[in-house]
Amino acid sequence: MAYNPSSSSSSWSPSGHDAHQPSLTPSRPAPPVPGQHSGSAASPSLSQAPSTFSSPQPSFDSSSASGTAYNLAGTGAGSAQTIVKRGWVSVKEDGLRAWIWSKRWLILREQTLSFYKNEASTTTSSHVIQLRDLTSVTREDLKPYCIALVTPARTYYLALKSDEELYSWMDEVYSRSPLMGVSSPTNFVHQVHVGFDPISGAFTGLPEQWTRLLTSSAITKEDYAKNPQAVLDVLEFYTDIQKRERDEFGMGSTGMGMTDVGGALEGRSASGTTPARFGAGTGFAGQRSDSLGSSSASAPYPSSSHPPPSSSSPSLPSSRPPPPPPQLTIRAAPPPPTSTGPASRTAASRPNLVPGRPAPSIPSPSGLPPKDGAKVPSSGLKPLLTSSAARSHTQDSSASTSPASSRQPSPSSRSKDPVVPAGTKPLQLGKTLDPPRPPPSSNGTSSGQASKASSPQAPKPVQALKKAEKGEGDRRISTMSEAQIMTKLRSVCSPQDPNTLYSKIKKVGQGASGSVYVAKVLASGAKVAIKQMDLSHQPRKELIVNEILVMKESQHPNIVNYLDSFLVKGAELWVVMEFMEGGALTDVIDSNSLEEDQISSISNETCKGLQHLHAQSIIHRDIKSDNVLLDSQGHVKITDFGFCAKLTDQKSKRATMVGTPYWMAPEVVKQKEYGAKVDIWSLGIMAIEMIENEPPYLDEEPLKALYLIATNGTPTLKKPEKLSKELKNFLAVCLCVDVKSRATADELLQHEFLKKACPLSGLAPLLRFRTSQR
Ligand SMILES: Nc1ncnc2c1ncn2[C@@H]1O[C@H](COP(=O)(O)OP(=O)(O)OP(=O)(O)O)[C@@H](O)[C@H]1O
Repeated sequence: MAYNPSSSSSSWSPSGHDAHQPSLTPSRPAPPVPGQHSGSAASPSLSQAPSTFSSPQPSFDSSSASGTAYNLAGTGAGSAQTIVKRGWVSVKEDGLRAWIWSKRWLILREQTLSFYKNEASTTTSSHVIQLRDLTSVTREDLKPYCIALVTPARTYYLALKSDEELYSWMDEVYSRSPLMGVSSPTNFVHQVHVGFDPISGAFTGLPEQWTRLLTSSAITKEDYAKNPQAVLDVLEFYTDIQKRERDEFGMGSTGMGMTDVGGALEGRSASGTTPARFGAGTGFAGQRSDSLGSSSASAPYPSSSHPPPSSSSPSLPSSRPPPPPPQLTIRAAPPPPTSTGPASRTAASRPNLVPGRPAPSIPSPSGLPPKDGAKVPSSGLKPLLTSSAARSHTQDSSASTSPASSRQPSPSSRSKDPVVPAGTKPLQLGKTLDPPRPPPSSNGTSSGQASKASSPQAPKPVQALKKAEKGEGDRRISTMSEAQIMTKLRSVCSPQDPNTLYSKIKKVGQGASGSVYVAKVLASGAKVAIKQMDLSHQPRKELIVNEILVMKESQHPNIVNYLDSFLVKGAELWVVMEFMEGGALTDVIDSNSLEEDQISSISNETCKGLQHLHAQSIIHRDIKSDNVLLDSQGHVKITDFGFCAKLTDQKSKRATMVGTPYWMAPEVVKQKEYGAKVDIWSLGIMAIEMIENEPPYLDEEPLKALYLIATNGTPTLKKPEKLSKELKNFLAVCLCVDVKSRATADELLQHEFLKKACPLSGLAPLLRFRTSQR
C-alpha cells in the first residue's frame, strides 16, 4: 500500500520530554566541526509542541529547494542552510506515541532534517533532527516505503510514497550523516554506487576490494544475474566482518576462514591459511531435487524450487569419514586472543582440503593421526562479534589445532559507498531492500521462495546504507566503559580465592576467550567445569559479562548451568559451571551415526532450552552443535551465551549480525531484522548436522556459502529418502524462510518428530568414544 499523504493523520500529540536538547533551541550553538561529533544523546520527541523547537533554519527557500542537490566530488557542500531536499512524509517515532503517524513537510538541509506542519509555515519547525546524531538510516517493514532514522535518543520512522522516493531520501540523508561513514558534511564526499548491467552480466562501480573478492569466489556470473542484490549483500556482510576483525584484532581474515582481501580466498588450498572446509570447492553438495519440501509430501513448507546454481557440481559423499584422532587435526591450540590472527591460523591450518569437522574435544590417547586428514572445525566459525581467536576443543592444546574463529561484528561503518555509472541501475547496499514480502501462500510456499521466482531480481534504485544498530544485549553493556565493565564483573563474582575451593584436574577444552578445565570441588568432590580467561586478552569483556548474566538468570535443565565466578587478582576470570563430560555435540556427531530417535531426543532437549530462553525474551543467536553439550547421563544442554540478546518491548527485533554463518538464518545473512526464530532455523541446521554430519554449504567457498544461504532458502538434503516424513517435516518447519511460518519453540515441542525421542539413557551410548579416548 503506497503512502497517501492526504489520508495521513497530522496529529502529533506532544509527549513532552527531552526538551532540554540545547542544539535544538533557537540559540543553539553553531553546528560542530565535522569529525568532532560529540555523541550528543537525546533528541527531542517528534511530538513536542512545535513552539518548543523553533527551527534555526531560515524559511523555505524555493530557489534552492527544487528536487535533490548532490554533493559532487570536491565541491564541498552548500551552507548549512541550503535546502537539499523537501517533500511530504508520514512520520512517527518510537516511544510513547509509537502508533501515531503524522503528516509532515520535511526539509533536509546539510546538517539537519526539519519537520514542518505544512509547506507554508517553514519558519517554525515542529522538530529538528541533527544529522550528526544519526547512527543509522535503514529501511523498515513498518510500511511499504518506510525508513528508520536512528539517533541515540530515539528512532524516527518516515513513510514515503515509492521506492524511488525512499531511496532518494535515504541517499541524501545518509550521505550527510557523519556517523554513517561519510567523512563530513562539508568535506569531499565521494559517493559511489554499484550497478548491475543485465546485458553484460557484470557489476559496475564495484570497489576494487569487492571485485577481488568476487573474482576469487565461487560465485558465478549466473549467480550475479539471478540475484545481484544477494551478491552485494554477502559482499557487504563479508567485508564488514573482515573490517571488524582488522579493526578490533588486527586480523587479516574472517571467522569464515577466509584469507584477507588481498589474497582473497586464494590461500585456501595451496597455503592452507584457511580452513579446509572451504577449500573443497566441490560445488553444491547433494542433489537439487532433494529439497525438503519436494521430497516430503507432508512437508507444509516446501523448500525452494529454485535450483542451486552449481547443479552440475559433484555431490559430496553423504557421510564424512570417521572422526580423526585429534593429534593431527588441523586445530591449533589457540594462542591468546591478542596474539592470534593470521599467523596462528596459518599455523593451525594445513593444505589438505578434505571436508571435515573439528576433531573431538578430548583427544585419543593413541596419538593416531586423523583418518581423514584435514578436519576443519565448524566450531572455528565463531559468531563474529567477539575476539576472533583460533578455537579448539582439545584437551591438550598442543595436540589439535583450530582455525581462526570469529564472532560476527555489528555492522561497521563503511567509509565509501559504491557508485553507479550512468546507464546502469544502482543496487542497494546495506540493508536488503526486498520488496514487501507477500504472505505465505496457501500451499506454504515461503515468501522467500516466492520472491525468488522473480529472479533475476530487479535492480534497486539505489543506496548505500549502513546499519549501526547495536543489539540491545550488546548495548546494555557495550556502552559501558572498561572500568564500568570491570565493576560490573566484580559485582557478579564471588570474593573468595577459587583455588581454595576447587582443584583443577585437567584441561578439557579451549575457547576463543580461554581454557576450560574439569575441576574438583574440594568440599564435596563433585566435578565442575571452570572456564578460565585472562582478562587482559579479552577485547570484548562486555560479552563475557553478558554471558555470565545470561547464564546466571537462565537456570534450566537444558542450559549449562552457571555455578559461580571469580576474579583472580583482578586479571583472571574463572567461570564455574556444570561439567558436561560428554563434551560438544559436534564431537558426538563426528564419532557416531545418529539414529532418528537420538536426533529427536537431542533436538527435543535443545528445543526445551530454547523455549526457556525465548520465554525470557532471550535469543541465543549461536545455536549449533558446538554449543550443545552432553553429560554422561545423556543430558543435553545449551552453552555459550556470549551473544545472547534480550528482546524488549521497545526492541522486539534485532538487526545485529551475530551467529556463525552456516547456521545463520537467511534474514540474518541478509541483514534484516530478526527475532527468536533465528534460533529455530539454527536448530534445523543443527538437525542437518546430526543427519549429514555437517551443516549445508560447509564445503562451499565462504562467500558462495553466504550467497547460497541468502538465495536458496530452505536447504536441500543429501538423502531425503532415508529420512522419516516426521523428520523431514520437522526440518521443514524449522528451516522455513518465511519467518512467520517458521515454528516457534513451543510449536516445535508439539511436533510429531519430537515424540519419537529416545530416553536420555539412549544417548549415553553415543559417548562411548570418549571412553576409548581416555
Ligand atoms: N561445561 C562444560 N563441560 C565440559 N566441557 C566444556 C564445558 N564448557 C566448555 N567445554 C569444552 O570446552 C570447549 C571450549 O568451550 P568454550 O565455551 O570456551 O568455547 P567457545 O565457545 O569456543 O569459546 P568462547 O566462549 O571463549 O568464545 C568446548 O568446546 C567444550 O568441549
